[in-house]
Amino acid sequence: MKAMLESIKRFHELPDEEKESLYTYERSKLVKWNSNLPAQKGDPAFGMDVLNVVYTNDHLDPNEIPSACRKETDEYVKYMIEVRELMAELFSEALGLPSDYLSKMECMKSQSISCLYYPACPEPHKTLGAPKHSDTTFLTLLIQDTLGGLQMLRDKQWVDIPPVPRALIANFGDLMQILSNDEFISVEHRVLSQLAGPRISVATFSTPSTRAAGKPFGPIKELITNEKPAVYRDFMFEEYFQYYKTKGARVESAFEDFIGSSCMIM
Ligand SMILES: O=C(O)CCC(=O)C(=O)O
Ligand SMILES: [Fe+2]
Repeated sequence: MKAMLESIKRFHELPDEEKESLYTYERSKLVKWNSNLPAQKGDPAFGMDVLNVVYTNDHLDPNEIPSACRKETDEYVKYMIEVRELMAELFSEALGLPSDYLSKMECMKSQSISCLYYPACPEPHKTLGAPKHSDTTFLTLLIQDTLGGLQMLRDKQWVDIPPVPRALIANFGDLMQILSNDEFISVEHRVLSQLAGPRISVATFSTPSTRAAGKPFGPIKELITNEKPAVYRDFMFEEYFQYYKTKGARVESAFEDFIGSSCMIM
């Protein structure tokens, strides 16, 4: 974990000329470097640079990754995949399903790794490192350096999530809430700006395999009963991701647009 955080700092602190070939906002690019700029006029700007590395179906040619963090990222993702598989078993069992249910669904079989660099902020009270949001994916596995700043919303109160050496933070995302028909709830969180910096964190978002993405998605049928009908309608992942793309940074949650039962209960 330490080596990963150090290599991400090393990458972000390279001169811009050495990173500019990766500079793009194109969604189809598997490896890209950019800043959290306002998506639309009127959106607030938040203070971080991002290196995003996508392992589609858990696979990426390592040569695509910048050499400053290639070895560390490629090793790190292997651990993340192991942890994800373990969690998939535990979540399946917690939902009363066979332990290989979520793994077989392949809903977490691609990894999008956001390697974040929050520079020191001279006026931290005027902005946020990352605004209040919930993650759009199934599962987020996060590591952060020693500076802190991450907060979770619990009972309408912001609670600090202080750094703990060698600890991973695991969050449910919105798609897990939908899949579990509200048995698991995705957590709202934010990152405060700080005078001290830079702050480094790495968020690994688990998203569907290409095979899973080709099928309609909604609450797991085994979890739908007369007592607990489907809270959400079925949809294609692409519809969901397009929704976020068109709304830009102003969307805090997409749940409302995906509420509504489309399942018949016999
Ligand atoms: O930097 C962090 O600690 C959190 C980042 C985050 O919430 C995100 O990238 O979705
Ligand atoms: Fe997040």
